[in-house]
Amino acid sequence: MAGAGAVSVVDISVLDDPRELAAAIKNALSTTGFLFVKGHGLEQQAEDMFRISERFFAEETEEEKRRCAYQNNMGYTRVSQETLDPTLPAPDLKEGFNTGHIEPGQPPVPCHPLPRLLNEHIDALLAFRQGCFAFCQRMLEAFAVALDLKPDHFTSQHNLSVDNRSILRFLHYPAVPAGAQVDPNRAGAHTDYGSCTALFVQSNGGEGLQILPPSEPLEGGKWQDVGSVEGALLLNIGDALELWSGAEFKSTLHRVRLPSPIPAEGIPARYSIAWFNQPDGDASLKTVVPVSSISARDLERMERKGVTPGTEVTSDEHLQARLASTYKQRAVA
Ligand SMILES: O=C(O)CCC(=O)C(=O)O
Ligand SMILES: [Fe+2]
Repeated sequence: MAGAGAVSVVDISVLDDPRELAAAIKNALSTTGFLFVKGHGLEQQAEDMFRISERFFAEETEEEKRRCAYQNNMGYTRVSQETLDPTLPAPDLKEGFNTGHIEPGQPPVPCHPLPRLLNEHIDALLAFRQGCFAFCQRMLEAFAVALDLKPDHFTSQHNLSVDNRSILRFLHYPAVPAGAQVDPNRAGAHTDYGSCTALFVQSNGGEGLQILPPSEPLEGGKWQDVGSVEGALLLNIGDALELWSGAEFKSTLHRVRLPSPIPAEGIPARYSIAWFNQPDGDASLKTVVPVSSISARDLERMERKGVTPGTEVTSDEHLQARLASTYKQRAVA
């Protein structure tokens, strides 16, 4: 496994055996929780998704965006509508669209039909959702092997049915003109909630994503640039899997920043596409290792997120707890 800055790189096209894959990724999952994955097989589909996303944000009508406005973690969010880190002075400089479940013959979620410029590509969206899900299943199998669990320990609790809350999210961070006086916050510091996230970023305009490795202190710790790796997607562990694995795998804080000051030529728009992989709502996230084996530092990190390892908790309950703890931080801010 080669290294590229703060985040390791693995080529999975040569790792068919889950045991080999597990061995190749284990260290990255338990240190940064982030990993660049090459050879994932979704390259062409991701390119097509970026074309769909760019056209949607450039040309979709206000009426269509309003009809599918954000609700229940799905639909369209306007620029500056979201504040991932409520302690910051400025909201996130981004707009997004989250699609939920898509199935032939069923009304798509969150709105029926999807906004016109997305609905035109509904078959491609469905195929991409299925491709991202299949990719995550392959990784989840390796995660289980890395933890000495039965290979299907995690995969058997992920099903891409109408009740599953996995989200495909298109994001657009608008370009910043030369000389603009803007807050550097494009997306505030947060961890992801689900089991894992597959993030696609374009090589042009892709800079700006940073992580705060768990080894760094929360206050005054050194944020590290993730950078980009041609053709690779970025895989990261979410809170559900951190809890499930007893923090053996880390769900790491990340954010998207603008350089400060803005360079003379300005900053191009950034587009990213995230697949937030969620376990089934009734899946038990009971920690698979003895709680006594979790370090005090990891226990504290998890408690800050409002979760207690070792308890019987379902994926849906965990999601509610995470949303509630975000709400608490917001109320304090
Ligand atoms: O756009 C990015 O690069 C990161 C987005 C992200 O972390 C998120 O939406 O959870
Ligand atoms: Fe994220």
